[in-house]
Amino acid sequence: MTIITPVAFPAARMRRMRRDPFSRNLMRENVVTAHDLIYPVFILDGTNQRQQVASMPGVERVSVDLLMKVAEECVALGIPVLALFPVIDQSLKTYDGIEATNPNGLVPRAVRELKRNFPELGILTDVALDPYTTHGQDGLPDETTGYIMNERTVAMLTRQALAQAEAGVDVVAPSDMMDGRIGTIRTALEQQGFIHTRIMAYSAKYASAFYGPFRDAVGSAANLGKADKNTYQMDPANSNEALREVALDLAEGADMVMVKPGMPYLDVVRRVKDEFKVPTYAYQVSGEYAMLKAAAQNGWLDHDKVMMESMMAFKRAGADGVLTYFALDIARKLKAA
Ligand SMILES: NCC(=O)CCC(=O)O
Ligand SMILES: [Mg+2]
Repeated sequence: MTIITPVAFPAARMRRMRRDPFSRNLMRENVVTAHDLIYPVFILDGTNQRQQVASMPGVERVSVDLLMKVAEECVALGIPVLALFPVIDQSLKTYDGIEATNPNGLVPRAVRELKRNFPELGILTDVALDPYTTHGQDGLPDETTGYIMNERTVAMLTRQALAQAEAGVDVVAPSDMMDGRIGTIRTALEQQGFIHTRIMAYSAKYASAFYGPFRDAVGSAANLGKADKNTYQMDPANSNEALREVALDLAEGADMVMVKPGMPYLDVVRRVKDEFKVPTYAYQVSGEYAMLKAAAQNGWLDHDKVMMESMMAFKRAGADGVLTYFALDIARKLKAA
């Protein structure tokens, strides 16, 4: 029997550096810190309200007073940004989602309260109509064809973004995938003097089934029914198209770009980072969270290990930060280590 010896061996023994903790620490290429985390929180009207989200174990919807406790912990743990997602009462939902533009609506009120109590904590708000519409779409459907009308939706989103900016939000994050919305919102912000408001564009947002639990959490699942968002969100088959989307959003004035979902789309994160070298984020969405949680609850996966490994995967793919429902758990674990 002949043993075939590769030429580089034994000069290159890859296991030498893996042998001891010191050399593994020395060669580690990526690191996860609390500063990489953006924590999405579901907010409700009322006081002292707290509801579990059935399909997202460990995630709650909280009223604005209880949100302050969440914010306090984010500050203590070094999480730089909190992202707000409103649960809007059915009675306030309409065909056009006009409540999204209410300067005294749930989101602007939460922003004001947060900035008053925690001025150093970054606050990000979603710009999209789905929590506010009776049909659960992110924009305004044409009454006869159902097609989401681009320009009319962008006009509404711009009013929504301005209401959020007026409330003092640090980052607006349009998640609607309409064409031209970044440019329109940027122009409006500049004209109104909001020159510091950052835009994180959901640039490559795919029409994904991984958003299922989120739609339960904000209560848009029943409104949406069997309809889909395929005429505006991206086809999971594509990644060149994601690069065009990112290029357009940057040209229109985005400060940061995002890929969503996260783990199944890390190839897109890597391509975006390599191509543009701009602040690049990924959203580990509700379905990704639910999968890991469910498997951990069944004893099939080690919760903390898969949570940390998934974060490392985002960093390795080139993400500068991650929106994740695990943010508090990760930051607590990092602090305890
Ligand atoms: N615009 C925000 C989302 O759609 C979040 C989706 C998710 O977490 O599944
Ligand atoms: Mg676009």
